Amino acid sequence: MTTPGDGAVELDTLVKRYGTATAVDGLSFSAARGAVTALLGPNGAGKTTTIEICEGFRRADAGTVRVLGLDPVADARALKPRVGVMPQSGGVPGTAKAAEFLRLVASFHATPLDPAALLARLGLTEHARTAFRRMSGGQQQRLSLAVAVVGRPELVFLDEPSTGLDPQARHATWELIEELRAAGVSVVLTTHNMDEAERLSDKVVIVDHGKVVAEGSPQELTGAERQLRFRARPGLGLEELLSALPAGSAAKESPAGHYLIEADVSPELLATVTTWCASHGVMTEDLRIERRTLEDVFLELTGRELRS
Ligand SMILES: Nc1ncnc2c1ncn2[C@@H]1O[C@H](COP(=O)(O)OP(=O)(O)OP(=O)(O)O)[C@@H](O)[C@H]1O
Repeated sequence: MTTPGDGAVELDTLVKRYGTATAVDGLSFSAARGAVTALLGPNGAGKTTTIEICEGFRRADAGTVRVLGLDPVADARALKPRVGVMPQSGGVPGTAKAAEFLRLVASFHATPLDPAALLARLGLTEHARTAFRRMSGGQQQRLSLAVAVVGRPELVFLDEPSTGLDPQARHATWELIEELRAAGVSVVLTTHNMDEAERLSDKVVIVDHGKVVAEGSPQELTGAERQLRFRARPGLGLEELLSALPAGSAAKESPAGHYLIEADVSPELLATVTTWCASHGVMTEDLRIERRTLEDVFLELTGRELRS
């Protein structure tokens, strides 16, 4: 249960069913003001449904939702000028021309951003006169992002803001999100890209089968634990290597020739592993010490890969 407070978004035991299927199954979390909160989860986890309930586009079957302290459906008019929305499906009329539409949306707001400058920084200047339906998927996505932020909202909902974008466009998107945060805007986004969640978020809410399975800052979720990875010839005798390592260590080879040692990584541990390799004539490549990733955390919690 979340305690009622002053969050940008507060959800308490939210439930949404489609027929007999439960898409959102008692989900609770709060997104702090001025922070970036990411809902991270695989396809079908219930992220879009959750965010659409926050946007007031869908009604929950049970539970409560507060957005900037208000009810997204009953207080829709009050929230509209304060909240920016980037839906997964674009949300721009097919015949609308990029610059014209963005200027129109800007005109509804008291202190909008400069539409032309926003188009330029999202790499859309040459498509300013292109109709939305004639744009590529990535261009449409960037225009939707521009539409969501042009009014300088207090809070923005971004549904998969960088899915399908090329690296340059993804970076422009990430930089814009970082600037929104620096300007004190609250951002709630959905993603199944753990790099995006890890890089941008103050808080990550991992969702699976409509439930929160873990939440915290990326650092809290991945912990201080480190792991050692290296590549070497396939089929090393890991049982023997393990017997040389401190109790509680784990070692696995997956895929062939890729080794992972999960242990309390210390200078001594590193020396033990490299000495063991040397004494067996094993040349290691790509030896590196790293933190667990959100992907590792997800796998541990659900037994499945996030990408699946
Ligand atoms: N309008 C709908 N009618 C019936 N079922 C739906 C509808 N929208 C979503 N669902 C189902 O609800 C579940 C959650 O879907 P949702 O789109 O919220 O997940 P998601 O986490 O956003 O997934 P993705 O990453 O693929 O967008 C899925 O099983 C989906 O098939």
